[in-house]
Order: sequence, then structure tokens, then C-alpha cells
Amino acid sequence: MKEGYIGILTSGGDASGMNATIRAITRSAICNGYKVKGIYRGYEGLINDEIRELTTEDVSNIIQRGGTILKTARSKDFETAEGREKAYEVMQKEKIHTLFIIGGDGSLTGARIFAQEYDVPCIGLPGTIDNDLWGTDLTIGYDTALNTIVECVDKIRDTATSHERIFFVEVMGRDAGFLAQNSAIASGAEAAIIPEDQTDTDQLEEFIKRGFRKTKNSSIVIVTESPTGKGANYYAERVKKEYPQYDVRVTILGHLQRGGSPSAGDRILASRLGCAAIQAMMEGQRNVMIGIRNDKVVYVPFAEAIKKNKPIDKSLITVLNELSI
Ligand SMILES: Nc1ncnc2c1ncn2[C@@H]1O[C@H](COP(=O)(O)OP(=O)(O)OP(=O)(O)O)[C@@H](O)[C@H]1O
Ligand SMILES: O=P(O)(O)OC[C@H]1O[C@](O)(CO)[C@@H](O)[C@@H]1O
Ligand SMILES: [Mg+2]
Repeated sequence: MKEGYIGILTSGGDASGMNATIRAITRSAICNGYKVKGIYRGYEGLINDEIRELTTEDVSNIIQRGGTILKTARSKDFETAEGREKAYEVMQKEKIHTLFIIGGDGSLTGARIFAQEYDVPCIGLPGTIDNDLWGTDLTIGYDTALNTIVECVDKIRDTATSHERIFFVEVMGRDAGFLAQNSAIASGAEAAIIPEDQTDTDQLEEFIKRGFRKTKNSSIVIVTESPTGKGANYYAERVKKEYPQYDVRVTILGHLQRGGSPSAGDRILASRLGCAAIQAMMEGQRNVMIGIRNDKVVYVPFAEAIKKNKPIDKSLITVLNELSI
């Protein structure tokens, strides 16, 4: 066995497949002669020394479970220099030589800053339902969340059709429209309102102008949640006011999108990226996110991974528009 430990933490919103990732990193590390410590409650647990060794048995029977056995947190303290200093001291005390961070853009931003301040090798794994990390085609948890949304929209469709209503369904994504756009395509929705498609023309007007009720008496519009208040309720209120003839309802899917057993796709992705993360460490890589591009594992420097505005393929907008006539 090699000296010291690798440390694993999950941070930010939980995502289905985080457990499969913890399992893969732990088992691959042990296979290659490393000892492993699990850090509880993300960066918060690193600061507060909530850490214990993980064995291969500790990660048995978790590949199929949603959430994260290590718990997660959004740590305000880690955003301060004092908090990160404490985290570094705890890492020294616990003899953790390499930190594996499973989380989203915020978590990897934190890792980047930490690695710049202290000489600590950090390796990131994209764990977020939002799919908003640059340099990877997919993030762990995205596929499961997408499938959950589609299952819900299929059910909403039954009542929308029966009552001849317009439903505005709000999905997560923070400031990224991947979940909205692709769930709209997969569920046969009539439109998606996403942040990446902001043009001079209002997306609601576009939808109305396209004549959404020419051939159908009910509609489903998927809307990305909005930090500026332009979520599903905003559009529903406008339709109620501007088009009182329509019967409008809103469903906010909320946190149910984050739960549940991971899809096969997420389990495989988590397993591949977990093993690749240990491989990367053995090759001397540091401060990179392990991603997947064109079905090949890639190493993406943190600075690139956290670039804002990962672009959405604009052809997806055309696909939805053409298929929703
Ligand atoms: N600028 C920063 N400096 C230090 N730490 C940060 C910074 N930004 C984020 N973090 C750390 O990462 C944690 C998680 O970030 P955030 O809440 O943005 O979630 P995320 O990782 O993007 O996941 P998701 O979007 O899927 O919920 C923060 O609570 C904080 O501890
Ligand atoms: O659990 P919380 O803190 O309400 O976070 C919600 C946010 O987390 C995310 O689900 C990502 O995990 C975003 O899409 C959403 O805005
Ligand atoms: Mg995020």
C-alpha cells in the first residue's frame, strides 16, 4: 500500500450517479495500491474534519442508489481564505495527498482556487444534473434527471390533453437549458424556453406566432428555472393576461428531478470517469476535470471546465421546432 490517502468528497447539488462515482474511485484506487478516505458534507466536512477511511465493502451495494453516501453541502466557509486554510490543514493532518471532487461548476471553481493557493493536487469529476460543465459532453446525473423529467411530462400530457390546457413545466438547470431543451424533444413538448435562446424576439411570442394551436388543443412548454424570475409562472401569467381564452396551468418539477436510482448511462459514465480519475492521478495529472467527449475520456483543465456558457447545439432548437408543428 502506498503512503497517505486519497480523499473523495461530493459537493453542490446531489446528482444520481454520485454514489457510483464514489464506488469507482474507491475501488480503482484500492486496486492500484492506494488507501482512501471519504470526506463528509463536501468542503464543509473538509474544513470540519468529518473524514473516515473507506474500504471496498463501504462502497458495496451503492451503485444503484441516488443521492450521495458522503452527503453534500454548499459551503460558505470554503469561499473564504480562512476556510480554505483550515481545509488545507485538515488535509495535512489526515495525510490526504490528492483530493477528488465530485460536483458541478461551483465545486470545481472552488477546487481551482484551492489548488492555486496550496500545493494540493485536485482532480474533478463532473457531478451535476445541469450538464453545464464545459469540455465534457455529459455530466454524471444529467441522463437520470432527463429521464425523470420525461416520465413526469408524459403524465402531465395525459391531463393536458384531456382538459385541453397549456402547461408550463419548469425544470432545473440554473442558467443552462440542456435539461429543458432535450426533455422537450424527448417528451414531444411543443416548445422549450431556455436561457441560451435569448434573442430580440420574446420566446413566448415566437411560440404563439408559430401557431401552437393550429393542430392541437393542448400544449406543453418546458421552461428552464430562472434566477431572474422568468420561470414557468412568469410565462403562465403572461398567457393568462394576453390570451385569456386559454386554460393555463403550471407544474414546477423541483427537487424530484435530482433523486432516484441512476440510469444505466449514468452508472457507466460514473464508473468510467471514476477509474479514469485514478489513472489520471497515476499519470501525474492535477487540477483537471475528467470528462467524456465523443465517447472518449478527456482531461479538461479546471479553468476551461468552469468557463461559463457551455454552448447548446442550436440544431436542437430546430429539431424541436420542426417536430412540434
Ligand atoms: N468561488 C468559489 N470559491 C470557493 N469555493 C466555491 C466557489 N464557488 C463555489 N464554491 C464551493 O462549491 C460549492 C458548490 O458550488 P455550487 O453551489 O455552485 O454547486 P455546483 O458544484 O455548481 O453544483 P450544482 O450546480 O449541481 O448544484 C459551494 O457551496 C462552495 O463551497
Ligand atoms: O438544492 P438547492 O440548493 O435548492 O439547489 C437547486 C439548484 O441545484 C441544481 O439542481 C443543480 O443541482 C440547479 O439546477 C438548481 O438551481
Ligand atoms: Mg452548478
